[in-house]
Amino acid sequence: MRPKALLLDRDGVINIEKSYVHKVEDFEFSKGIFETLLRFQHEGFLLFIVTNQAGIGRGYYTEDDFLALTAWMTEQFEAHGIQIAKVYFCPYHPVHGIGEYKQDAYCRKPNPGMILQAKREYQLDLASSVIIGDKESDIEAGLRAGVGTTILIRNCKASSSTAATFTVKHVGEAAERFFETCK
Ligand SMILES: O=P(O)(O)OC[C@@H](O)[C@H]1O[C@H](OP(=O)(O)O)[C@@H](O)[C@@H](O)[C@@H]1O
Ligand SMILES: [Mg+2]
Ligand SMILES: [Zn+2]
Repeated sequence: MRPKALLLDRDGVINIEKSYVHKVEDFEFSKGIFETLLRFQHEGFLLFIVTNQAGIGRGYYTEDDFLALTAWMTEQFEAHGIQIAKVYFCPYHPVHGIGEYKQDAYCRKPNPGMILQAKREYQLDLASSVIIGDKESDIEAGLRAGVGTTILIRNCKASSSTAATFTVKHVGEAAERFFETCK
């Protein structure tokens, strides 16, 4: 049976969005993120991060800066018993990218490139998978890739949702809403 995945946006989901976060000291884990990932992992989901990192393309920080922060972040998850299968990132920006980073890349959400790469590399069952994002572009990337459930985090009150899309106030509510509705 092909594995199911929890696909996570980073800024605004894993950590508080602070505009181009690229240093450990600015990285603040979101409320409920460890419990959420432990619950999905316990329920048999592989965990992936799919993140637009145009701050690299814009020249705000380097790929090495991003990889160093990612190594630290991954260590924090491992210290909580959470295994991240892989982190996919897209450094390009179609307008503000500098040099080779200026391109309309298929990996940049709302394009589904990062999700489809994960599907190929891990033979994922995307219809049984879940994506959690803080922007419409994250949700759109999931829909274009065929992800079965999309969860949008908005700081407005949680609202009722269509069959496949939830809106929750913060990521800590995501697991509860998903498993309560999809058990
Ligand atoms: O993990 P995410 O949420 O895909 O990462 C978003 C950040 O890279 C960055 O995204 C947006 O910047 P660009 O428009 O892609 O240049 C902004 O929302 C920034 O505030 C975010 O930090
Ligand atoms: Mg985000
Ligand atoms: Zn995003």
